[in-house]
Amino acid sequence: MSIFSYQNGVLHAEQVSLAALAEHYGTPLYVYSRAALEQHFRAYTDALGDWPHLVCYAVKANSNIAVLNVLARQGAGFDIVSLGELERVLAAGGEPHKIVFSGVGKQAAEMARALDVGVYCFNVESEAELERLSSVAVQLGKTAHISLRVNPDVDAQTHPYISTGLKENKFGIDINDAPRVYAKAASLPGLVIKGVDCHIGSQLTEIRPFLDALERVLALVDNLAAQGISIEHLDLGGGLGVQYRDEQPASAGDYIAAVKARVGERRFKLIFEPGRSIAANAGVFLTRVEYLKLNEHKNFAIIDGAMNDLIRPALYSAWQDIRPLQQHSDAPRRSYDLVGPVCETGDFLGKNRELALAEGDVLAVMSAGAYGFVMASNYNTRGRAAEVMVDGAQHHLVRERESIASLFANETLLPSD
Ligand SMILES: Cc1ncc(COP(=O)(O)O)c(C=O)c1O
Ligand SMILES: N[C@@H](CCCC[NH3+])C(=O)O
Repeated sequence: MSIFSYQNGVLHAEQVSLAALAEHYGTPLYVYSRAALEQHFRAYTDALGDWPHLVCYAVKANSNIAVLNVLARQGAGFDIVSLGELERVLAAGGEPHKIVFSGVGKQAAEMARALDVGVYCFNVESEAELERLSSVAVQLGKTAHISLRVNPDVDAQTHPYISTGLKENKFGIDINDAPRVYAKAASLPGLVIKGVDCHIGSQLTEIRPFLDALERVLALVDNLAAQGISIEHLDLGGGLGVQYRDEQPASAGDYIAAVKARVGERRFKLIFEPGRSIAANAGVFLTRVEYLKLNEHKNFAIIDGAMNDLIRPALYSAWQDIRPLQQHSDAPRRSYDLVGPVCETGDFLGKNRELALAEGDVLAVMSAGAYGFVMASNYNTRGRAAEVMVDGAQHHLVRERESIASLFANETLLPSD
């Protein structure tokens, strides 16, 4: 049985009724499935088998510490991009020596803390960052393990906002310039070269762009070997897509088989940084219908969830399936735009959806486990939603709904006149 399915006409997560969760915790609400997170993570590790590897879940996709903890218990490593993510991973029981530190703007204090706890590797994204890391490491009397994130200039064939491996993108170091920057890394104190890193974009449904990038990375590795620089690992980043609608993304198994076949006898340690493919289809977002607003040209269902809770539709025109929690309804079926209470025309979670709705009905926005809550904001002074983790027949509140008082607790009035 799939993780999110109708049982006796009610949508469930594992064995728990989502209608019961909406009643118990209120809406809007994020609900995650432990079994789904574990299944998606194991798709990577099972495919890698005894090949030397590290699967570093990309924390940015969903950083709730309960989610990180579930994955840490499976042996996951973590890909982080900030001090905040580092502290989350540590609080969740993640092991420092399985952390890779990515990101274009690492600050000295972030580097220092990461060196202090002993992260596995820094994915360095510019020459300037390389120099700073070297000096921070020397000051602390530590050694930083590094790989350079190279930009292979391949078209990931995904949405332009989530494409990262083209020359025009801010990420990484031009692969043609990489041999020179590696030579520089080899000459700087406090650094040890461990690998090569690349990440070309997100929500890729084809394997081809990954293999094109791999081809260029392997050519670079040969070039480095000729310079006397040997590397231990290839970090191929994240990016594997998921099914939101009718996409047919490659499976982790097929992707990894293709990578192994290409790397062949060299058996470099393989690092992956999957985010979306682990978390997206492990979560749903529940929202209640407040009002139906029927017009001659357009019907709106005004819901209590909004762009501040789930920004992907507004930001990328992303399509996510929206299902009623109750499979059967006597209400008339109509085409609705599902819009939130935020004062923006772009505040919608779905458009032109055929649904039978009545006030008070609860809907599930599917595939919301990745880049959902983590991108939420307090716009319009709306508290962020609560988060719940389902585990078999159990459910646990893993983040409380934000109270209104907390939203301005850090603000102060001017002194009185
Ligand atoms: C460096 C890096 N690694 C991993 C990821 C995770 O990507 P995804 O969620 O597409 O697997 C991202 C985000 O795209 C990233 O920028
Ligand atoms: N936030 C994006 C993905 C960004 C990937 C981060 N490197 C999304 O929802 O699709």
